[in-house]
Amino acid sequence: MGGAEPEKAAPRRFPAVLRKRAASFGYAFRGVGAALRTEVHLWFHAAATVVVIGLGLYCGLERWEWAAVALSVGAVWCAELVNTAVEAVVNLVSPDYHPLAGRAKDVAAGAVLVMALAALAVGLLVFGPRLWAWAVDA
Ligand SMILES: Nc1ncnc2c1ncn2[C@@H]1O[C@H](COP(=O)(O)OP(=O)(O)OP(=O)(O)O)[C@@H](O)[C@H]1O
Repeated sequence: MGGAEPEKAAPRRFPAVLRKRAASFGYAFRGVGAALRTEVHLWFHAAATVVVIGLGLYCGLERWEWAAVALSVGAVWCAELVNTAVEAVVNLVSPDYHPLAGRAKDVAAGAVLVMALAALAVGLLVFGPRLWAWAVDA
């Protein structure tokens, strides 16, 4: 009766923020999983990634070489995932033929091509001399 209301405890925002971040990670992993399920050529990238890591371990790469290889592999995956996302959005908004839809898909595919060529250059620079030396010695 007229007494002061007991103060409500302030909402504990920090754990909520953490939960939201964790959920975002979950969505991101779900996205990678969905892309892997729907895009067959990502399996080629997965196989290539395993081969490159195996070759790197076998060759005993230097630390900086691992950095270059990791960045290249990650960048190609990143370009492929963005390309997959662009394709999905284009298919959603323009299921019928439209020159702009085609251009968007072509440009996204071009981004993958550019990154794949750059990764190939890194691969040749890092592994090329070793493979050449083995071929000559054999
Ligand atoms: N809605 C569209 N309008 C115009 N051109 C399109 C459209 N959809 C696709 N294209 C053209 O066809 C090409 C291939 O499209 P598609 O959706 O089959 O891509 P993709 O790279 O073969 O993808 P994936 O094989 O991964 O499904 C595009 O790069 C684009 O030139």
